[in-house]
Amino acid sequence: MKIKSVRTRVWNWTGPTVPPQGNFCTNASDALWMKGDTMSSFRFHQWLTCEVETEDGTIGIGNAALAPTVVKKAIDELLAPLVIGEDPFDNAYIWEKMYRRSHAWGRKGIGMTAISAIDIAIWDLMGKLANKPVFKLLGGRTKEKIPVYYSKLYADSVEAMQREAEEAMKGGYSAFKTRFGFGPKDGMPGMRENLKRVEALREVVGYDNDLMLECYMGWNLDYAKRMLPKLAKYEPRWLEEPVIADDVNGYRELNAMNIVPISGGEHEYSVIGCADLIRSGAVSVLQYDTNRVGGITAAQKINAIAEAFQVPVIPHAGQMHNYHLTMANVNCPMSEYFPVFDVEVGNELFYYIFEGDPEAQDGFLQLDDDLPGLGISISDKHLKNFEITE
Ligand SMILES: O=C(O)[C@H](O)[C@H](O)[C@@H](O)CO
Ligand SMILES: [Mg+2]
Repeated sequence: MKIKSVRTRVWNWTGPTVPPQGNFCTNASDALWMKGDTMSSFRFHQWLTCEVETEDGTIGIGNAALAPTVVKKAIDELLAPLVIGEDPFDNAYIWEKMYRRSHAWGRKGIGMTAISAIDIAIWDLMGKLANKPVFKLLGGRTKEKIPVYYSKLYADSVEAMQREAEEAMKGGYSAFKTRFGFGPKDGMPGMRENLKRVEALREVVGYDNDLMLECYMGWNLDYAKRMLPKLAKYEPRWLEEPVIADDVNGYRELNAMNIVPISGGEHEYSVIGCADLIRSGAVSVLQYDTNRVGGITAAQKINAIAEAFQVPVIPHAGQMHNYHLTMANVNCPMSEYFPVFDVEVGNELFYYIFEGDPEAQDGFLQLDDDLPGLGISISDKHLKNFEITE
């Protein structure tokens, strides 16, 4: 059976969006002296779908959320020709072919994201052709159901965040991630605002539930070193992306302080990139996203390395490409889960493009043992709110 085509589409959301608070999350742009929308790099109102079709008409679906228009070009012009004519079950060879033929420019960022979108589609294809869910091709069911953590609680007023946390508690979640709204540019007053919100959330969720803290690369080593001792008493499950992704030494120094587990990896790419994070002790929790890091072929290899070092893997974002890996690996204890909301930052946009993503029930989600592939299809329910570029 050979691959006969690769179809990419960019989905541009033109529907209504809920504007989040101005500083709903710190981010790497905060270090810049700039006016205007510092959060622009932090919106996901475009998405890429990648459909790989075999001669018999079976179609596998991949996706990418980072820089969709550029990733589309990389796939259409440079990677698709390498994939067409290959047997999808030669997925490891296809991966190496894409990786090595684009090595001069493709190891990280756009190039690896493009490889990821194709690879995810190939795994969906293999599952459909084998009539098995992808997780059954990866090692099978290691969990009765997947524990999830509620991932939103963008920085807002203390009252608004406590209300949201109360609603999430009622929804049966027992783990919660919040975003910091203040960082180095906000000085000591900002530190106090950050700590006030963590304390307020602990008042709502208590100390028997996990509370994760997210900086989204918006702090720096100096600020994080000063904040960690102040955060310790709130017993965070982890502090996520405290520094920019390239500051691996900063990660390692913060993690070595052993005050709060440091997590990261959603902006790391390739097997070797993640192996370096693990081997250097940079993270206590690894959080690659399968639609960035190299797809399922790469992610499963990274899972083996992480297991060897006993570093748990909790992939960034929800989505089926991550859920199937979590189901098939004991060393993947839980999944991030974006609750279904109106389109805001865009973390939730995939719910409007695909059908089949499971909704969490009482803090868990389930995968179907008998649903071949990833178990998603492309939805036509929200087409009026998208401009689609073939
Ligand atoms: O971990 C995550 O979900 C991400 O880092 C951010 O928090 C997400 O909101 C990106 O938009
Ligand atoms: Mg994150």
